[in-house]
Amino acid sequence: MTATKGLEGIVATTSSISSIIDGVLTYRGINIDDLAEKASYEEVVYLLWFGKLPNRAELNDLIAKLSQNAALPEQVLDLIRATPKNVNTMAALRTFVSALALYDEEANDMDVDANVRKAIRLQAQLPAIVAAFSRIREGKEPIAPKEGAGIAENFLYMLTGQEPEAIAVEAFNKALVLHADHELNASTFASRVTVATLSDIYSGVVSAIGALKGPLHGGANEAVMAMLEEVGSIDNVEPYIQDKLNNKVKIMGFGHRVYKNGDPRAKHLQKMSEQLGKLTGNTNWYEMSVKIEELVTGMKGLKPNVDFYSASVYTSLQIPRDLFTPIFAVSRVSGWTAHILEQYENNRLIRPRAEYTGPSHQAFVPIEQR
Ligand SMILES: CC(=O)SCCNC(=O)CCNC(=O)[C@H](O)C(C)(C)COP(=O)(O)OP(=O)(O)OC[C@H]1O[C@@H](n2cnc3c(N)ncnc32)[C@H](O)[C@@H]1OP(=O)(O)O
Ligand SMILES: O=C([O-])CC(=O)C(=O)O
Repeated sequence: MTATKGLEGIVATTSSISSIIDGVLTYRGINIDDLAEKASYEEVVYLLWFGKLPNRAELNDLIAKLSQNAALPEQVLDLIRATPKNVNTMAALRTFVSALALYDEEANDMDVDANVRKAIRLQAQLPAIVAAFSRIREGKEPIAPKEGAGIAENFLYMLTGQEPEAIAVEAFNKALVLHADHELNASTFASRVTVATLSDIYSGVVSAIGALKGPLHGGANEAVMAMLEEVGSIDNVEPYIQDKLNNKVKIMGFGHRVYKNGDPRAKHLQKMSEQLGKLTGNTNWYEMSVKIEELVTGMKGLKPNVDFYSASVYTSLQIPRDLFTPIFAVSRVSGWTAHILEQYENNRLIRPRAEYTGPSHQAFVPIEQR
């Protein structure tokens, strides 16, 4: 038995949700480029869960259900209020989502329809949790979602209390579409491993949030913004990047386990970063990002991934840096729940083997002799 480090190249399951073939990403066979330009996030959620694009009635029904299910249990709001203000936001999200299960009577019901209802509640409540936590830690009251509004509009509204501009809703919707699913990434795999024991959907999503938190995965978007802030100005980009690469420090937002010739989502986020920068009159983050890309690609051949330009996009939308990874979860929860439903449909326990590298034939030494 020989282990493959990081399971690189190992095909661990079949799935009909999203594919990465020759560097092209599709959701249910539809190119991400088309979805990014043409789809609402709710259409994508429907596509991921039910395998086809919704007709108008189906879409309206999903939008209505999402806004009807967005209210948080009072006990979860109390927990958010009792949470220290300066905690890690992904640790907070992980805890609040876990708490949701305690107030959901169907939490441990394994019926297919019950699981779809829980997927809807999770998708509806995650944006409400992130917005409520952000407001409560600033000493403000949480804002109830607007009935009938889509998730992009509602999230920005619940976060700020202001009607968001159309361009902000459009950009945020596109970011949600681009982050919704990504084959067997680490957090999705974590969710599938968890529910393959026939554990519940909340446990699967909590596992996934824990995996997304790390800077080698979803946490990279916050790390990118921290880097841009540390670099500070375009003149400092070159010495900063040279120094990091000379010292073998990874540049966040670059490289990918699967894409070696570039992440197809990055160009959409780059374009948005440029447009929003121009619109807000601050193109500094975008220009610094472009210069970093030139250097890292030139020196290491590494291309930006989905996390690189999303950092400057969210900053232009005036979203606080430590909400970037929770926002990733707000979108990826659609993919996680689609994969969880798919796992239940054709389940087998996921239990690989380990190549043992420890000592053998060791004698047991009594405690007095150690
Ligand atoms: C949504 C997402 O999860 S997208 C990914 C988000 N993560 C990041 O942006 C973090 C930075 N990137 C990385 O750490 C990696 O590229 C990962 C985690 C994305 C992929 O990791 P792996 O497939 O295991 O690649 P691995 O880390 O082995 O890298 C291969 C080589 O490229 C180098 N490399 C990879 N990424 C980077 C980077 N961002 N900066 C500098 N060098 C890098 C590695 O040091 C390694 O070099 P070596 O062969 O000389 O040791
Ligand atoms: O697929 C991966 O390894 C990481 C990624 O890009 C994602 O989850 O969107």
